[in-house]
Amino acid sequence: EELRQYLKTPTFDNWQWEDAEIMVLLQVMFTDLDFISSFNIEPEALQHFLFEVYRRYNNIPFHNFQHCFCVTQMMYGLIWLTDLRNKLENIDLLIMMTSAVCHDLDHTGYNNAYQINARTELALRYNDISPLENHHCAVAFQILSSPSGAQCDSYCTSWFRLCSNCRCILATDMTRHNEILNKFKSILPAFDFTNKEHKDLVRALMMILIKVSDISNEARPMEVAEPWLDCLLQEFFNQSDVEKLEGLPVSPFMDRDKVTKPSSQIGFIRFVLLPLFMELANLFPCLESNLPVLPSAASIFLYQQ
Ligand SMILES: Nc1nc2c(ncn2[C@@H]2O[C@@H]3COP(=O)(O)O[C@H]3[C@H]2O)c(=O)[nH]1
Ligand SMILES: [Zn+2]
Repeated sequence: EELRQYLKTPTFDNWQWEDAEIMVLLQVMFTDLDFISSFNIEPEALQHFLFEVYRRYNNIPFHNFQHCFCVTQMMYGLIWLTDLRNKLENIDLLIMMTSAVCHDLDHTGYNNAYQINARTELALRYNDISPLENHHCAVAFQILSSPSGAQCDSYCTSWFRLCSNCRCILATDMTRHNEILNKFKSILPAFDFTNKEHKDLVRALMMILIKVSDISNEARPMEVAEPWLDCLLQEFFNQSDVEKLEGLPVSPFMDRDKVTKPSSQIGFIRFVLLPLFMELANLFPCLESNLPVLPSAASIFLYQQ
């Protein structure tokens, strides 16, 4: 019971758990949000789905199964913190949690800029338009639509149908950051959870929530956040090393000769993370006291003014 409650908080420490335990924690989240009963998803089918997801995350420094868990767990924490169960429909919560679990499926550790510059198969397939996010989405639908084993017959078809208009994963392409944030800002004044007609408002909120969860490592306690930065830089440096070898353009924020930890984080927190979190906190003021990054990042922000 204690662990169940801890799992609902943004201070949860992923580093204490093995992959097999993480699978169980993911199952607990889906069960405690009543998805099993609301959508007739059989526990074995959920287990099967999570195992397929697990198999399709690669063993790379950052965009791996642990990252998938952290993003999903932050989404789960935000759902409880902001009392979204009483504000949104259960199907929207299912879409958000499924999108979080699937949002980086089969990431190879090289970002969209690399995919496009190196003219990879993914970039060709998707005409340079969010190649990775389109791929994560495609793999998600592949998993949901190809049940193996009789127990999945009913679950996959209905789950797939339910989530088929889910486009949250595509919102995680950071080149669309300003577009999505500005859209959210523009509709904030009109936000009204009691108006069930406002589907586009809900959709904009869902996109913001997955984006917040995706970049929320720095909103966690220091002992959780620090190792994540090492993982991220390891993946960045690996990409830039390959780009140098292949004679491709190198992004300055990935270059081991240019990046330091503070330089990487101060700019990221100030210009990307904080403005995004602040907008969400406008809608849910309770977040200000519950996410450690808001007070600390806000002071960096003020100090630099
Ligand atoms: N510098 C920095 N970038 C981050 C951090 N967390 C997430 N990001 C970036 O945000 C991006 C979100 O989408 P991606 O997963 O493609 O890649 C991620 C990183 O490039 C962080 O803590 N520091
Ligand atoms: Zn991610």
